[in-house]
Amino acid sequence: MNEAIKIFVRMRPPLQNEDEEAWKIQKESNTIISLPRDPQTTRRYADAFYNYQFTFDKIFSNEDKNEDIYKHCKQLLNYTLQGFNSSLFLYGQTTSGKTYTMLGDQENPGLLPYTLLDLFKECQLPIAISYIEIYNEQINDLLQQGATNLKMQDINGQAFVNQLRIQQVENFDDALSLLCDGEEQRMYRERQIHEHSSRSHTIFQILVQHESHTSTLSLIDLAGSERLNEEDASDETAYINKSLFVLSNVINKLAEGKKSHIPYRDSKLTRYLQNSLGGNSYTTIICTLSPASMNFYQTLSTLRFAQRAKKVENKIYKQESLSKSGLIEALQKELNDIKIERDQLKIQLQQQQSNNNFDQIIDVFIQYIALQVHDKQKFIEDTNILKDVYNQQHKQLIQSLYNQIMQICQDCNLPKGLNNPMSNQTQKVFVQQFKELINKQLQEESIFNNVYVQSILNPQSDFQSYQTQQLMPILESAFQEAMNALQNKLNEITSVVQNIGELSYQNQKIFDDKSLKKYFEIVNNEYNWMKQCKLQLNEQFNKKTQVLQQAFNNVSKNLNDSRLNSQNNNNNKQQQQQQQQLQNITNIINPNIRQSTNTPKFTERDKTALFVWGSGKDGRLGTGSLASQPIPYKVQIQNLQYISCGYYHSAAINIEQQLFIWGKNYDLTPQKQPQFNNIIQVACGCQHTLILDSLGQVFSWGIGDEGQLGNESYFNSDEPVKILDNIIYIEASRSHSAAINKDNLFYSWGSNIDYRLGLEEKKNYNIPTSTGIQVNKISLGTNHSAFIRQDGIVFTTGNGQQGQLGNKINSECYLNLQLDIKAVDLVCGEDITLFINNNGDVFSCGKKSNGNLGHLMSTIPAFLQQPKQIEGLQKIKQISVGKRHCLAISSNKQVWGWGFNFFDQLGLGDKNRFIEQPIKLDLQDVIQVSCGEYHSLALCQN
Ligand SMILES: Nc1ncnc2c1ncn2[C@@H]1O[C@H](COP(=O)(O)OP(=O)(O)OP(=O)(O)O)[C@@H](O)[C@H]1O
Repeated sequence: MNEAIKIFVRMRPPLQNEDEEAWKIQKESNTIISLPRDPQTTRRYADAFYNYQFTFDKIFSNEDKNEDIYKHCKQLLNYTLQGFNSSLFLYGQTTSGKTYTMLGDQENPGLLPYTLLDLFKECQLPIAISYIEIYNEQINDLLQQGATNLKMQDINGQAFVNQLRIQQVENFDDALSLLCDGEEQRMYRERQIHEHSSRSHTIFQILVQHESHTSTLSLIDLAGSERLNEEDASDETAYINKSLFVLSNVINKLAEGKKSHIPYRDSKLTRYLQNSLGGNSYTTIICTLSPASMNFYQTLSTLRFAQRAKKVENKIYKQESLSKSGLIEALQKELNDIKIERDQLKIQLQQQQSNNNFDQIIDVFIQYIALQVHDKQKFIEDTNILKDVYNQQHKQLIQSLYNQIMQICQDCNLPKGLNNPMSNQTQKVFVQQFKELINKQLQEESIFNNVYVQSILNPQSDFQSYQTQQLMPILESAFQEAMNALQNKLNEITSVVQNIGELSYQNQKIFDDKSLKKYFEIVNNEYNWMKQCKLQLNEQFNKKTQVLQQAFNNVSKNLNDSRLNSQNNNNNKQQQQQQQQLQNITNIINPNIRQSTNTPKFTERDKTALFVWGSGKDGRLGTGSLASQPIPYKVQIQNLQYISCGYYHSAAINIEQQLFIWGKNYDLTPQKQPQFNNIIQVACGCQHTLILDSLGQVFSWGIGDEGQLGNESYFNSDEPVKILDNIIYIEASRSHSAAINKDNLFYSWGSNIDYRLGLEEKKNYNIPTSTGIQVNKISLGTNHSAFIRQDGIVFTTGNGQQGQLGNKINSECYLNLQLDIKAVDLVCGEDITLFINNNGDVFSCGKKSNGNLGHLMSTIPAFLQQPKQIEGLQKIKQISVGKRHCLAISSNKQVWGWGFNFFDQLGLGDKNRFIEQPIKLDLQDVIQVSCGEYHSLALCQN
């Protein structure tokens, strides 16, 4: 007989910390509907715009007690007593009320105690009980201390657990006391393993012995369904709870009406409960729900699961006991299955061996490529030497300038002729020397400019002409630097001279008023002269700019033709050299490039290697495969200068400022993105990407539903769109993005449902919008942001429910959080914030989860609401945070990691699920780290 799985839904009352209700139950029609979005309130999800409606076999509201629900489930016990198998599943996100429904409490006992009560009232047949949990694909017997990781065996298509305690029970009290023993065992493990209860499934089985066979009632409390991340549903390797993933797959396949290839055997849970799903069992699933708006998506996902499960039909019949011959037949079948599996493994092994040959070919190929690039590397070395020489000279010049100024000042202070503090002669020398020094400074700046002018005004190759366009702003910033240098020198001299004046004023005997006045006149003249210099310099610069513009216009006409020519002329070494020269000069003098935290200098980056580890899903590691890497693995790409991990993809920039991307929606290995040039920074968000080029332009593409692309729409965009100019730094997170412009103004855009943008209006912004705040540093977390204002004060904004805003406040906040902490840098993660102070000490706050805060978990509360210093970390220069793991670089270029390690995202190569306190990784000379959702990248000096 075919019988559809029954689906009940139970919505519990709101808990104390939950926000407004997003769902409403219509009991008469057993329907649940989503409430319309109220723009005045905090309803935060795009989906809340839609009206969802689901109907099930029965819907219970918060008025219904466990006893009422039991009345509707009691039929399952009746079936079992009649000789049929039956099962009751509880499915829902953590804290939705699964355990409350199954076990209940003193006042309101759950379905399991009610079932046991009726069982012994109504049944005279022998009864036995078993109680297991499945945690991380391990079966543990909750009725036997120390009986963990039990094996399973299939007999006649039915899975049995070896050495399971199946305890015969006579009465309700014995049964209840076994249940309590099992719960105690579970609580013991709960204390050992954080989050244990919400990650384990428990199966309580009542076995009723009939004359010819045994019937079973299985009562199953499943792990929290938030472990079932639909994003990841296509790949079990990235899955937190394999059994839940397979359960969902099994339900999907059964709901689609598929008869074969149902993947029961892929997890312990589905293998053990095969009969309950599409097999020989009366089955009811109770889905438990939270009514809160903040759990809207989890509830929606549970309801969708329920809707699919509704379509599954079981085939019910009474199972007869196996005869001896039937048993032998079943065992033979099992043997055959094993043989088939073994043959498949053999084929796989052979394939792997042939892959090894392929690896060898790849190795040879890589060596060949290495020879090809040798010449180029040599050239980079030469230019580096040149650069060092230049730096040395520059330093010397500044030093001698300073010495001479000091000398002049000393001369001025000589109290030789008391009434004539500065003789005419000395004054002349002073002015003369001063002018000479300034001229020297100017000359130096013009040498600088000449390098450009020469290379630009005589364009011999298409590349140079192309570069002209890029160099204009660089030239401008070099000029600005020269002006600043002049101003600083002037300030320095003025202050020394004023000090002398001050001294003399105190001692009237040395200088009379008249001479003092005269003295200041000299300084004043110098001021005026200096202003003149500036004006002239400005004029000169404008002229130069015009000439350059003219030159550029002339050559740009032929640009496309000559670029085509150059593509056909790959061996033009001279051209490569020019390109490299220009590149190096650009790198030396472009002072405005601000990269992430304590970005190392160019010199550190010119020979680098990229190491990757953690989850390989979607190819996010760039290794050419989807496999995960337990320890750092060197990827075949060299000379990178910047790396960025998104949730599911990664990107890098090489020293030629070319962009490479890999991972979700891209290739399995780093691929050059030829449409982009002169890229100086890339920021990968969840599924969107931002890039910044040397002109200060920002482009964005990817998912844009919450405005995170800043391209004036809420649509996704495959094409890069220019969204900003004059920018020096960019950041991207899950659904918001930010930038700092040349005046240090902080811009943000994307989701602002909790003020995470630092903008006053609680709405999504699809255009970059200035916060009006000038900042030194910014960082974006999943739903909050933090920044250091130019005056050094640290601020946080956005969702603070998990303590991530660091100021004892656990609600959302708009920019009113000024923290006491003195930080020079900060990094936001999923729901945590980390701060680095002047000494390189690190502090953390936010939600405790899998060791992500770097403190022993027993020593901190669930929500750490104020920054607390992490022990064992010193002189930290840079930190990156993934979903729940962190990496930090110390001043000796070593890396420390802590937090979630389920996917080997800490690269330790061991099976520790998480690391509570920082531990040193086996990597040397690391200059930048970047953490993705479950993967990590490190840039190391080669
Ligand atoms: N119907 C209900 N009426 C009143 N309180 C409830 C109800 N359902 C759940 N609660 C309360 O909600 C909280 C969470 O419930 P419970 O522990 O059963 O969740 P859970 O889904 O089993 O979570 P986990 O997966 O983490 O074990 C508890 O404090 C419980 O008392």
